[in-house]
Amino acid sequence: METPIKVIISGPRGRMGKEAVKMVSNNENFQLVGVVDRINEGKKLSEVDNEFNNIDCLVYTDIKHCIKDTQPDCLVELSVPQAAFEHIKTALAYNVRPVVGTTGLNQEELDELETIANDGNIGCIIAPNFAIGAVLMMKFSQMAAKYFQDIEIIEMHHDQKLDAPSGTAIKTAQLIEEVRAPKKQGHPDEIEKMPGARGADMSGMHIHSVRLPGLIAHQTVMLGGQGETLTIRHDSYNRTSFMTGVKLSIETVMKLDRFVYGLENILD
Ligand SMILES: NC(=O)c1ccc[n+]([C@@H]2O[C@H](COP(=O)([O-])OP(=O)(O)OC[C@H]3O[C@@H](n4cnc5c(N)ncnc54)[C@H](O)[C@@H]3O)[C@@H](O)[C@H]2O)c1
Ligand SMILES: O=C(O)C1=N[C@H](C(=O)O)CCC1
Repeated sequence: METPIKVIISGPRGRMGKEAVKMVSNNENFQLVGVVDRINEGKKLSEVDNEFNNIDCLVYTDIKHCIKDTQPDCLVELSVPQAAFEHIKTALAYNVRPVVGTTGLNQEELDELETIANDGNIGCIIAPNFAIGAVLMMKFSQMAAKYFQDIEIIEMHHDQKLDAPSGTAIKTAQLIEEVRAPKKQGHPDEIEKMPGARGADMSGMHIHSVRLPGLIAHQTVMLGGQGETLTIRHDSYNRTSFMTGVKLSIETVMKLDRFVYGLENILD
């Protein structure tokens, strides 16, 4: 049997973090060696929450301390954007390969991380959405955008989400930008009678963010043509839907020597 990949997880008590702790702990090719959180320094994870029954790795509030103590191969970052940037930079500085699900990092931060990872020849995967169906929805939207240039992206998430638009909606628009020239949509004299009525604008496409209790993560991309519309939709009904992508990213990042933004770049 191969030596397991030593993993640390940032944000272990969060909705995604909990799911990732379970997935990593139950996979014999991975070893959860520590977690990074805001609180509970020095406690065992099993002491923090009943859900972590039998998981005895330690909680650290300082990622440097965690890395020095546990010598991990990989950081799975699932916390908040305010903390994520420093976590990823620190991981890269210690040759620990980041797998990042946290959204809300700005373009400057992403560019800086890309430079650090590529200059150091160290793998780093940032995936705005780990669900395989969501990646296909983005790729299908990009394919369709070659033929339909008028596009509205409607992303729908639970009401505890901090960032809007979602990372997935931004990434979808970026993929579409690769095949569609900027185009102002709607009537040239269109007036927004209420600010935000037409959503956010990316190269003339519109992005609408819905936040409601009961939702998990959903996106509809509507493309309009002459006498027809095409609707492409993806739904995540639980957070297990993201774990196939997290698992694949941990395995893949260990073989990478560069920065990757988007799961579509590592899927066969
Ligand atoms: N890429 C994907 O497929 C995907 C899927 C779901 C969520 N997300 C993103 O993952 C992130 C987490 O989502 P969530 O729903 O689990 O959020 P959450 O609020 O449930 O969890 C975030 C956790 O991070 C912890 N935290 C805050 N500051 C921290 C710090 N300095 N160090 C370590 N932990 C810290 C919080 O205490 C909380 O437990 C968000 O950015 C979300 O957009 C991405
Ligand atoms: O629950 C969230 O928050 C999610 N965020 C990601 C995004 O911003 O696109 C992906 C889906 C879930």
